[in-house]
Amino acid sequence: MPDTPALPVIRARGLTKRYGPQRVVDDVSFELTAGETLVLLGPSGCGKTTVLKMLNRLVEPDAGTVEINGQDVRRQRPEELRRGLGYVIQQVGLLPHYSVADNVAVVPRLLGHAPAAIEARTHELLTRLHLPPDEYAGRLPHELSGGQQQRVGLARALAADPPIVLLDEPFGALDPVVRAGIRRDFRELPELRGKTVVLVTHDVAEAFELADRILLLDAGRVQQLGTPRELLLKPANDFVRRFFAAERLALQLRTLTLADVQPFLPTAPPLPALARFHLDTPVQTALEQLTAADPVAAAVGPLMHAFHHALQAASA
Ligand SMILES: Nc1ncnc2c1ncn2[C@@H]1O[C@H](COP(=O)(O)OP(=O)(O)OP(=O)(O)O)[C@@H](O)[C@H]1O
Repeated sequence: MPDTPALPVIRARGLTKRYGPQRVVDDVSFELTAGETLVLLGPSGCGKTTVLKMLNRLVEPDAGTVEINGQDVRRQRPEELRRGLGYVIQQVGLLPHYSVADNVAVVPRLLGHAPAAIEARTHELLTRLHLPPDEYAGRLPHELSGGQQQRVGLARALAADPPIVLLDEPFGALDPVVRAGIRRDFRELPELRGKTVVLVTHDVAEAFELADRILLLDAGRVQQLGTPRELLLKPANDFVRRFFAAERLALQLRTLTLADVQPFLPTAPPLPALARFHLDTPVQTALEQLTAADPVAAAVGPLMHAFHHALQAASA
């Protein structure tokens, strides 16, 4: 059978938005297939949130189109469209007089799901997001920390099991340690598996950790759309190169794997210290473990040397 390319779940074409004389989003196009995570990345004010809001019609574009599953979103009523899309807003936006459980249940109730099913789902999501329902389900939002509120926001977006989830800085306003923890929970959440996700962040490490592809914006224009590896190793222009400059080495060590460096490792003598790692292990992980040994494993030197050559080859 011939390979037919999968129909994009989201197709944005030529999206443009003006506020006054300023084009805050300028001719932005991208497509996502089912199960893909696209991260909208860029400096503050570059238009990320505006792009996200054009997907669920919280903002109407001046030009361009959005199709979801092949249907122009303008032909759908905004309320119905939004019920089918999970959405986490930047300010969390929990209803202040509703309990945690009632906040999570808002959309499933609107959709007429059975009360027992809603309760079971709420219970499951809160448990998974480290908010034991016995303790937290009855609390009001102001009785939670910022990080806990963000977890409730995430649970609410996933409660009705939407196939598409839009997330605007879902881990913003958290300190880096808590942020990394929530991100890990998020990545491992079975409820997110198979979902098509568009996530806004200005955090480069976060983008690299979560994205299948990154759309890097500056002043409303697409600077590059590609895998994290493509943006890092084959930057399309100076803006892209500069954007990753401060974290370049850390990103390179996390992005290249032992499979990349293997062709550049010496075969004689072989390096038994590396044999225990999978080929998809990031160079950073291998180095961390090898340098933690006492004495530091002799494989560190050859590994760094091979990393240097792998980097040159991958960037060529
Ligand atoms: N309703 C509005 N009226 C006028 N200008 C707006 C409006 N909404 C956004 N803007 C402007 O559009 C630009 C893009 O805003 P947007 O919120 O999309 O950026 P962002 O990349 O998400 O920024 P941040 O990371 O700071 O949230 C900004 O300059 C902002 O001031």
